[in-house]
Amino acid sequence: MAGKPKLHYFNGRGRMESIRWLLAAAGVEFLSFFIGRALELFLFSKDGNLMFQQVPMVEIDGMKLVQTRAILNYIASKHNLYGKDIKERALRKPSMSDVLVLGQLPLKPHVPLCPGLPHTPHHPISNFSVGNWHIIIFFFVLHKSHEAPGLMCKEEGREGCGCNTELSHPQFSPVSVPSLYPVLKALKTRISNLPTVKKFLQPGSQRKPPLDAKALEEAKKIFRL
Ligand SMILES: N[C@@H](CCC(=O)N[C@@H](CS[C@H](CC=O)c1ccccc1)C(=O)NCC(=O)O)C(=O)O
Repeated sequence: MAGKPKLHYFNGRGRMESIRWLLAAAGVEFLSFFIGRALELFLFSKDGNLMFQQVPMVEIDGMKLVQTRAILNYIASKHNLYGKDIKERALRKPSMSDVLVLGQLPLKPHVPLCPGLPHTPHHPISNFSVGNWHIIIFFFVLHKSHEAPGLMCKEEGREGCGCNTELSHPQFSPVSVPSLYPVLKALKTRISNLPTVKKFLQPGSQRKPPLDAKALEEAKKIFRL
């Protein structure tokens, strides 16, 4: 039996957080290996560990998986958190893509890494407007799913965890999003009350807090941003 998955990333939330959430929701214990300097990342990549010289990378079942969505797909498929069939999967995939886009909005390469500011005035498209558009689509998918409950499996699957990760992002403060979207708020509550997620939300878990200024500077140095 393969050992625990090994997560390689920097010691912060970033792109690895939804993977941490999904593994936690699946009840899978994992090990974290933190890259603290640009040189470490370079040497780790030079040894052939990173297919695209980027992290997140997850060692799981004898593989070195990279690309966040591919990793989420594998974990969700393996642990039955990705819909009951290909139709449900196809219906739900766009909503997950939206959730991942939402989470990255403040972190676009042309926008310096920032600890979840609600929007960046100099950004050509205000995060708020794009974020809302995606939320409206996601809301529609979510709302439709409530008309056909089968679309969201009981654990709410990978979208739910992804959604919770993003909704726990400072830019989606309780004031700005869940209060406006009761269906999202209900999803956030349902996910948070899953026993495995509830445990992950306890202090001392491997969940990462939003980037503070210090962690932001460290991430910029590691990834040469
Ligand atoms: N398509 C891939 C992309 C993976 C990716 O962009 N990895 C980066 C670190 S994460 C990123 C850093 C700033 O953009 C970040 C850090 C914090 C929050 C969000 C993103 C990396 O390894 N950069 C080294 C290099 O590109 O040389 C995937 O979905 O997994």
